[in-house]
Amino acid sequence: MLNVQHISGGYGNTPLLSDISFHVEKGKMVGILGPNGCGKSTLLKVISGIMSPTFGSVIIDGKDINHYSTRELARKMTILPQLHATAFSSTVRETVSIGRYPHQSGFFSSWGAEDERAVKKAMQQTGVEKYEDHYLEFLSGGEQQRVFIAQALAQASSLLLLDEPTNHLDIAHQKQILDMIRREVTKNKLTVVSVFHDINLASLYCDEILLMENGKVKAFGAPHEVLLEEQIEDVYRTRISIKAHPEQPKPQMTILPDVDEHSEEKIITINHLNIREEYIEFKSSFPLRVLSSSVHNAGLGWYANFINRTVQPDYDIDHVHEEYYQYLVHEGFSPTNTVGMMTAVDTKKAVIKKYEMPYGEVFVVVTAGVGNAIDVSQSYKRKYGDRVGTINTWVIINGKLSDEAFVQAMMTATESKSKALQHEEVYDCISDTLATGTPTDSLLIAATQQGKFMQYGGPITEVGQVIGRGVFEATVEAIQTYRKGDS
Ligand SMILES: Nc1ncnc2c1ncn2[C@@H]1O[C@H](COP(=O)(O)OP(=O)(O)OP(=O)(O)O)[C@@H](O)[C@H]1O
Repeated sequence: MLNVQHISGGYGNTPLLSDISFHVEKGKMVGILGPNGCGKSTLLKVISGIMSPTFGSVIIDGKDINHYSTRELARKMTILPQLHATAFSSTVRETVSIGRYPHQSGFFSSWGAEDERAVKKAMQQTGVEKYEDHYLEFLSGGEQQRVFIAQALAQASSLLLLDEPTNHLDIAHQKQILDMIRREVTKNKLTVVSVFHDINLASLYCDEILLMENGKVKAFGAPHEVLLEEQIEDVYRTRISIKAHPEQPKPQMTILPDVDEHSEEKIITINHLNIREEYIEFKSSFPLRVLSSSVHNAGLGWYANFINRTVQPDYDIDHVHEEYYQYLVHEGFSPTNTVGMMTAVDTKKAVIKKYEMPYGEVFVVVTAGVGNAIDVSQSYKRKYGDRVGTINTWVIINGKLSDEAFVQAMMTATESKSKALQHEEVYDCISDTLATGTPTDSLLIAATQQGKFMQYGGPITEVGQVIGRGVFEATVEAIQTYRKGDS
């Protein structure tokens, strides 16, 4: 649809764009990214024909843009430049109607039902219909921006060039406008080339990204091919991290600030752990990075408090998450800063172990109820377990773990727990084979993310060795205590 071939150019004698080539298929959305001043807006001006290149050509549907008449080109392509504060003296409807100019044979002389429909639809799509008789100067920056997007849509051309279309919009309107543009791309085969400052929005909504640096193409391809940590750090000269979006297969970027808030050392000691009547508590003055399969706040996050709460063996309610939340509030814990587990085992039967490692202390806390122990390889033979019993394990590390180490630490701890059950000859009462755990076990790995960096957490790593040993010893002792008692 759009073919940009070897474009070079600039302002006056200053070269800015250098040999830029890329191709956009019909019905695709391309995002242009790059640092301030790298030439993104200038490239858009050249593509639209507002500025002539010193070399190269812009081909739309097989024809050089210089061979289109002005009106023909305006029907093919719409450009929405960056919005600057200006005095406007027209209404919203009048402003949007200007988008229909290329479809008139004489200015407004042949205004027809089709134009009326296009203006109405564009105002509806952008949510500005309710302001249609208002003067633009009385609208907010974001509302004005949506009016200009409506004007561009009313033009109903097949190629839309946008320069930071959402820079004045709040997140709900960013989403509304980009969802709507994306729908036009997918359903009606609109082709879009848009400059973005927000790398995450570009990644979410675009099929391809053109990354520019100093007037040149640094990379062009699908978001996951272009948005690479090292490449973005290099181009923008800033520290960032790239992770997966929670719902879409699109990379998302987070800035890593260089602020120094680590004036005091953040160290965990045994004093952070307490055994109370109703729960075992870990309370710290700073959040730790945590990976867990808890009832409350499972997954990966940062939390300062962990609790393992003892409930009655007949605890069985429909809204566990809601009930747990209310419990935390009642007990004075911040629900957004706390990870919560549940057990039927008496808190007095918890085992806490401390290991002195060269890099700092590691704590392992286990409560083991094995009344419902199962052999995971035989679990398909039974229906949902009807007896209570859960093994809850915490591993708290003074150290800095990579994501990889967190996941490996989970595996190491799980294997070690199974080994403890084997050692204590805990049996699955249905299959009559050695048990590997219970159906409701929870595991938490937490690290201060200070001090020694640990890339890996497998069994032969420094941290893996202490997890393997610690979880085994604590679980064995917890099973023995559980069996001795009456719980
Ligand atoms: N009309 C102009 N005359 C002379 N120089 C200009 C003109 N417009 C832009 N420039 C210069 O050209 C360079 C590239 O500008 P351009 O607006 O294309 O960058 P950009 O990548 O869009 O930047 P930003 O992210 O800040 O919007 C800048 O150094 C800018 O100062």
